Amino acid sequence: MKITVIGCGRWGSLITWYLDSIGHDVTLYGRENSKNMQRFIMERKNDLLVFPESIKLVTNLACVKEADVIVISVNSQGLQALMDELKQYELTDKIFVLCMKGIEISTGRRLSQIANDNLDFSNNVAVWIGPGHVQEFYHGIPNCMVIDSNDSKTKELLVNEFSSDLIRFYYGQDLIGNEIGAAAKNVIGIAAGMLDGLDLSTLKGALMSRGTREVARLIKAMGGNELSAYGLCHLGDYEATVFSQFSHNRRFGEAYIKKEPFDKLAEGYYTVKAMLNLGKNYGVDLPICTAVYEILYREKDAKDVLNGLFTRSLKNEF
Ligand SMILES: NC(=O)c1ccc[n+]([C@@H]2O[C@H](COP(=O)([O-])OP(=O)(O)OC[C@H]3O[C@@H](n4cnc5c(N)ncnc54)[C@H](O)[C@@H]3O)[C@@H](O)[C@H]2O)c1
Repeated sequence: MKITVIGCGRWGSLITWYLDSIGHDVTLYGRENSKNMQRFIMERKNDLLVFPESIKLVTNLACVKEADVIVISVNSQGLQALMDELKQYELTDKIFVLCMKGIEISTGRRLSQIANDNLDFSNNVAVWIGPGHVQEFYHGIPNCMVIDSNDSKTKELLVNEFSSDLIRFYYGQDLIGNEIGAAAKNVIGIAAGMLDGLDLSTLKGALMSRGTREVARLIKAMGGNELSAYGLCHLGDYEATVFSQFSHNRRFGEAYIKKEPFDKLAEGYYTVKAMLNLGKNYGVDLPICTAVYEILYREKDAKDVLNGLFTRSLKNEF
């Protein structure tokens, strides 16, 4: 397949390398002023991987016109701006694959909703989510991921074309649940990092159990399948987030508690705001997301917030 990847950051570059390695014809687009792109053009590498010569590197967005499949991996809050830039090409009959985890703060839109709102109806949109770190995939460590789409032919085509010994893809069956679960996982990741920072890592088991419950409740209220919270998009991604040294969200949460600087993209920081809005709109109590929000945005003391969680009224587990 002829594929253009948009976004030359950590994840977009891994996807570029992966899709080329399984035989696709891949072009990576990055903005001309992007430091990552400038380094790829000069050295064909970043801090994590090296590109073979077969990958084309382009700084003109018009390259999307030549592609059958357009894979996007930018920051979630920047997706609408990118869709605005793409409008000039009046794209039709393309497949868009969103490899990102987030929810738009201002509107509560899932990423596939943002894409569909901006595209001609002849295009199809899919999401590619689930666990996996660049450092591990690049060194040949396999994982399982999910591709979901409202269009079953698109989903089947992508799962068949993108599967390999390195990534076993499952067919997603719940776009709402998969997108909300994937985005919410980053908020739980920040909470996990906060527990690490407070020397309370032992509470991560409880975090896994109660985090999945509150995300499942929201998914159900939004019309999705609550089981998705226990699938690859969310619980299946906890090992790579809640427990991993590589997770930017977990590391951000820990750095926040320890008052250390952190300059990488931690999507959960933005997603938590969107989650609280969704919780309000759908009448779902999200105690862990609320706790993370209060620490990050209202600068409440993390230990006081944790005590608040422990002294809530007593409840049945399920
Ligand atoms: N296992 C997984 O599924 C997985 C793993 C890591 C990251 N992610 C997701 O991938 C997304 C990107 O994360 P990352 O770690 O690569 O972030 P990053 O900050 O390293 O990369 C984002 C890139 O997007 C570029 N960008 C932003 N707007 C653009 C535009 N309009 N046009 C072109 N480029 C633009 C930025 O310049 C940057 O290079 C996030 O949503 C993250 O949650 C998923």
